[in-house]
Amino acid sequence: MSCFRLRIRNARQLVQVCSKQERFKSGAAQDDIALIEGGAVVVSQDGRIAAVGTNEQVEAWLQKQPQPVSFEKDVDATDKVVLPGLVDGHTHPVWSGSRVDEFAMKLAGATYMEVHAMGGGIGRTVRCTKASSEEELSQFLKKRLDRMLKCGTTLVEAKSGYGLETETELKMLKVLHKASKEHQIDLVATYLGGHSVPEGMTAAEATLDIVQKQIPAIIQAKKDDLVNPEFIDVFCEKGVFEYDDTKTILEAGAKAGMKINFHGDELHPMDSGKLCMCVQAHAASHLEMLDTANIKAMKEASTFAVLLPTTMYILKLCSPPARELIKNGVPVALGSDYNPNAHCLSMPLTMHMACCLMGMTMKEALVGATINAAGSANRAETHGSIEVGKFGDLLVLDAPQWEHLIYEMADPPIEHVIKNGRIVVSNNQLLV
Ligand SMILES: N=CN[C@@H](CCC(=O)O)C(=O)O
Ligand SMILES: [Zn+2]
Repeated sequence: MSCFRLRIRNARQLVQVCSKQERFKSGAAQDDIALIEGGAVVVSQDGRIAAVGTNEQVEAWLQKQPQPVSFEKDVDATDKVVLPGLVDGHTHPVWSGSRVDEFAMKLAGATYMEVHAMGGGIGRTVRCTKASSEEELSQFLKKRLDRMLKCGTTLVEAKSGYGLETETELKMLKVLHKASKEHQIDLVATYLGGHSVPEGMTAAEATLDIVQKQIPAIIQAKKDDLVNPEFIDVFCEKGVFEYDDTKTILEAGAKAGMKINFHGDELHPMDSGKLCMCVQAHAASHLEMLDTANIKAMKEASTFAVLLPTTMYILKLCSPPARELIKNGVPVALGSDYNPNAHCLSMPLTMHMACCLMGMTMKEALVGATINAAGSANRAETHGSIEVGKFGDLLVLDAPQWEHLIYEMADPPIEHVIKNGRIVVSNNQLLV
């Protein structure tokens, strides 16, 4: 007897997103998704997808198995929709303290940098995070990841960056590494020692500290399996780390084996596309101020654009050039940018905002929150679509068509969230 972990059948729509093992979708392909009507999917005991297709195709595949088959869980998805687990391409989920009062300041007209200059913003979160124990930060992180899972996220890119010195950056990366082993959500960790210039230092001094102290300490901790940052990030911004310092830090990170995914062109034009080419960036985020020449440079560099609609919304920034990026063939991914400035854990809401604020279609947004976000986090081989061999990360939607995931904004009708073929959330209740 072959016992599979899960079968779902009779789905009114089974949205694969990709069916040809694409590692990303760009240009016109970003507005095109693979969808099966009357679909079924089977997940093996190793948590990977064993078969997907129409009910008839999957049934024929099961008939061909050498032994009789059974299923640990058999879900009838009649009148329902099946989608891949969502991927959040950009988050800052490890921090303590509160910045709720800064929301009122921003509503009254203060800009992001003005709040920062008044002692708030990143610097304030850094002070609190330094004072918190690893245990306390782990507890906060767990609660946030649980809430993300309830919103349908099964893979998250997660940054450090509220330490800005060796000890606290390592503490944050340890918290992420532990969560990557313990939590249902899969995590890709990013080292963001260059998130802000620490109080009392110049950008040049902070750059030296990162290159000479922080990165070597991270390499050692990685060898000891205490941390595992796969990416390096810098907030490349006027008055923070500007072009040359950013380049120095990113190159040092790349030399240490980390891929590059940096914050660029958020508040001022910083030539991020040119920088992507220069350092061979895997991804760059924000990009509100990106111009045409830099869009073309990103295309040339084969860099993912990770767009963050919650941030432009809360800071009342102009929209990043989503349409022009797509037109120029840059794969656009989406991230919630979860952080104390933009307190959003939900990819359905993020997709909704990408449609309403950035002019993306619903298909483009779904691709941005699945295969392209997985690609931006270097996980396209395992996440971001419903294809044989990938992790059995699935959503069951109690809706007649998949667009309800985006249309219903803050409360999409997600009935089940499935991780590696196991139901981990049912009707908004965590089961693990
Ligand atoms: N812009 C820089 N970093 C974060 C905000 C971090 C914070 O304000 O705490 C972002 O991606 O939006
Ligand atoms: Zn960010």
